[in-house]
Amino acid sequence: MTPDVVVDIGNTRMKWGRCADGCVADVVRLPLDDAAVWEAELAQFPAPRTGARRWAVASVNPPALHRFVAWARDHGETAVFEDYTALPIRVSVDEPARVGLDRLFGAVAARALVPAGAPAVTVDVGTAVTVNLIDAAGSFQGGAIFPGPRLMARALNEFTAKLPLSEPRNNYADFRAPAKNTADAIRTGILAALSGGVVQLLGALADQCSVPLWVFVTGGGAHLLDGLDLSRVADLVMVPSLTLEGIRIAAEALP
Ligand SMILES: Nc1ncnc2c1ncn2[C@@H]1O[C@H](COP(=O)(O)OP(=O)(O)OP(=O)(O)O)[C@@H](O)[C@H]1O
Ligand SMILES: CC(C)(CO)[C@@H](O)C(=O)NCCC(=O)O
Ligand SMILES: [K+]
Repeated sequence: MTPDVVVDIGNTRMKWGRCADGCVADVVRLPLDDAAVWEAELAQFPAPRTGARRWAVASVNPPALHRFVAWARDHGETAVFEDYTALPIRVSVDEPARVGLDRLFGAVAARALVPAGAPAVTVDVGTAVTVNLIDAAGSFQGGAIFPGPRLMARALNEFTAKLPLSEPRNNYADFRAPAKNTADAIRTGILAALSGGVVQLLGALADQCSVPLWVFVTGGGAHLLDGLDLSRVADLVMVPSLTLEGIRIAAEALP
């Protein structure tokens, strides 16, 4: 099917991508649980060219998925990706059925962006951060998962007596250590954990590959990595629509 709108439902936000001319033309981020906002957003979309609007939806958050799909079925034809077997990618991990579909859709999109035979890495800075390897043969090879910036900030606040809730708002270009107050110390620490984790993982993955890696960065916190110099390992390419592109490509491959 050729979707009009692709939807990626995460643990914090859902993302809609409007499809036009064989790509995801623009991305909007919407709340998980507010049908009035969805209605208002849909009113901004162009009417489908023919027949009912076609949605292709995937999620790592089953309750949010079920709520959204109930709404979407009243607003067009809705294809839902339930599990990895419907995706055009080989999944080489212990239990393929347990891998988050967002990681796999990112891999599907990355594979379409690199020359044949080039390995790729995806970095998704969302509620959780994932760093994922797609090998030279195009198989998803797994990766790593760690807490996203907001989760780190919330955990520091929730599990200590003295640490305030700090919004991680600077990006790597503003990184300064040592920090001189608690709020800045938390921001600096979270940025160091994020960038350090990404650098460590890219180094380890690059060591396994004989050719340079293509690295695609996406997710609501991707901009936090702006200014991070990884020239020894790879160049980062920011692709805000990576997961949505993967959903679009996989939907096109459906009967
Ligand atoms: N404007 C911002 N400034 C600083 N950090 C931000 C900003 N927006 C998002 N982030 C950080 O990026 C992380 C991911 O953001 P967000 O939850 O919006 O991403 P997402 O990709 O939609 O996640 P998910 O798919 O898991 O719902 C959050 O942990 C948050 O700390
Ligand atoms: C890691 C997250 C939360 C990132 O959105 C998601 O991909 C997920 O729920 N994954 C399931 C576990 C796994 O991927 O191995
Ligand atoms: K995500």
